[in-house]
Amino acid sequence: MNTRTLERPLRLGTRRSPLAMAQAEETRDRLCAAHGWDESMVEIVPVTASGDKILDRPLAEIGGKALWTKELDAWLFEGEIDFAVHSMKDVETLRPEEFCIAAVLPRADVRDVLVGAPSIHAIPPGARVGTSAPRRAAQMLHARPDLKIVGFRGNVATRLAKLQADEADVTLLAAAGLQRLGETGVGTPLSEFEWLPAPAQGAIGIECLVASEDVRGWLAAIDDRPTHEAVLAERGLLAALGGNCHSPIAVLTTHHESSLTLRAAIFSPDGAERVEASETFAPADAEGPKRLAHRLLSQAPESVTVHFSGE
Ligand SMILES: NCc1[nH]cc(CCC(=O)O)c1CC(=O)O
Repeated sequence: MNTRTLERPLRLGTRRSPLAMAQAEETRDRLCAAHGWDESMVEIVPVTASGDKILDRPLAEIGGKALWTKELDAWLFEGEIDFAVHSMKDVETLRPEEFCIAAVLPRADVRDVLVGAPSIHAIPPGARVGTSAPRRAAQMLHARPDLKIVGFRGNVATRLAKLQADEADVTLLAAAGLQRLGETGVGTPLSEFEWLPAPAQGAIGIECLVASEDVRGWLAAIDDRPTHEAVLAERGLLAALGGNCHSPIAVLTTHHESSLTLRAAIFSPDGAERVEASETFAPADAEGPKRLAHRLLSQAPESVTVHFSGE
């Protein structure tokens, strides 16, 4: 741990959405508690991300996940902020080599929540599912080919308002996001064993410059090792599959004493095909996620593999 004293407040960069701000506050609170700092020693610096400005088109169409990190990345490079707080689910697998994930906070609830119906089977025939996430669309169409997917972007409150305004009959949201926003009474959580979550869902990651040794030292104090290992493994799987924003990938990590099991599924975008596999490996074994990717791709029909570049 870092034994030096902090000479000026650390600047924490975050997106401006209510969920991002809640995550930034949680990070600040954990950091201050770990080091016995006053709240004023971590200054929250919000930025409006490109992805938050364009709401009428699917993310996959307008440039993918980079739109969530572009502004924060520039600020980190320029030294405007000391570190950036992200939903790891939204962070691209390939990151600038000058950056490192200095800490990952303990994972929240990994499940998706169904809003608008008490269960998948209870959704009325032909109903509209509001989601712009290829994974959620494919999972839903796999379970219920009769349903219709309608695009649904925007932050959590916007999506709930769209549902209220009858733009869709049901929607899916991450339990972690709802809980962090205090929206605990909304919808029905889906079992993570039957409805696998997105890679890194529910995990908050903190990036800083590799060269900022002091900052890395401060952040190391709030790193949750098991979550960090799971996030690296799940991101390793994404990278090995060579997925893009159109590639529906779902994965669940379970922890054992000295190993991890990743259970993953990949789909054709229309949900017609679903391939599942699992792999158990030591947390530091970078080959584990690659073996799992290979296992998945070797079992998958072309309607699935065409959406992955593999390794
Ligand atoms: N795609 C947006 C996004 N990014 C992270 C979360 C929720 C928090 C998390 O998964 O860590 C959400 C909202 C959602 O998917 O419902």
